[in-house]
Amino acid sequence: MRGGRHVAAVSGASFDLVAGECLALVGESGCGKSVLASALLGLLPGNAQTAGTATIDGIDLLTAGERTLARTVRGRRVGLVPQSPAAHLTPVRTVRAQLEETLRELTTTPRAALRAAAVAAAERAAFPPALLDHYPHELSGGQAQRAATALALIGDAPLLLADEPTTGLDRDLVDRTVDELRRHADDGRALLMITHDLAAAERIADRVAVMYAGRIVELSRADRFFGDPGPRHPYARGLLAALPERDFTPIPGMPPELGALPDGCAFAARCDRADDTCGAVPRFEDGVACHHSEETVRA
Ligand SMILES: Nc1ncnc2c1ncn2[C@@H]1O[C@H](COP(=O)(O)OP(=O)(O)OP(=O)(O)O)[C@@H](O)[C@H]1O
Ligand code: NI
Repeated sequence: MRGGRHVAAVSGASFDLVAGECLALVGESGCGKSVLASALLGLLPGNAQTAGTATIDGIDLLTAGERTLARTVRGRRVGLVPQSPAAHLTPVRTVRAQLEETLRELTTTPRAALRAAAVAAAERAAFPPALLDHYPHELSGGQAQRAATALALIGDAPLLLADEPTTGLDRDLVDRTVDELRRHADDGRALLMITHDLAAAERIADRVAVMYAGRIVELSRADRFFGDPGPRHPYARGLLAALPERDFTPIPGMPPELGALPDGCAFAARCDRADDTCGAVPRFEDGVACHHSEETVRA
């Protein structure tokens, strides 16, 4: 940033994803979810610095050159449902033109079959066929979202990053979209789904990663996270307790500025379990980064 300032947008994220699996990445606005997704696609701003590794098919996504990323990664190995479809769709071309172009680039669909394939691709994401000849600015937010999802599904990439793919959709459309994304995983591909919608996460995910202030602080099996014994990190417990259908009790306070993270545990200031030990950053161990996490239930 200007003045030599740094923002630690993502400072600790370690996870794997296997074919056929869906990992839901959740956490408060601004915690670093989209930056993580952008890093995996080589789409960070030019002044961003990365460290570590992120491997798919032997390619390190964090160090791969632009040519490799453009020719073999984006759309082909790693698909993206962008968080802001309005900013990603080409404004001067209709949805149909963009679907057909993507089909031409990423599939072997014969020319004569492109039109029908574009309609089928739209239907897969519940995009209304009647709107295919609309330009992006002629779509509602939820319609643009579905157009972006349709485009992202075309390449059948082994890893799909879906960044808030259900924003602006009504519940039945949320469920349809989530089920379509789940099918993508069930076909033997991996899905990283970023979402604020914990109900959608519960519906789709095999595992849940919880991010707070740029770090993954918990990584759990979804059935244990949403069911018994529940989350283990106090922040994750707070996220669930905030749901209207649970306690409807928000977590007090606000997340810290990522440009000025406190020493020690970033959640301590909001945590009712915090004590002196929280002055040291908790290591991520056994699926959780907390000095006072809930015990794992032993078999
Ligand atoms: N280009 C940028 N320059 C500087 N800081 C940035 C930039 N992009 C993102 N950030 C900062 O990085 C942090 C993480 O942003 P990110 O978009 O990943 O959040 P998010 O978890 O996806 O939030 P949301 O749920 O609102 O989409 C934010 O604090 C943001 O201010
Ligand atoms: Ni985001």
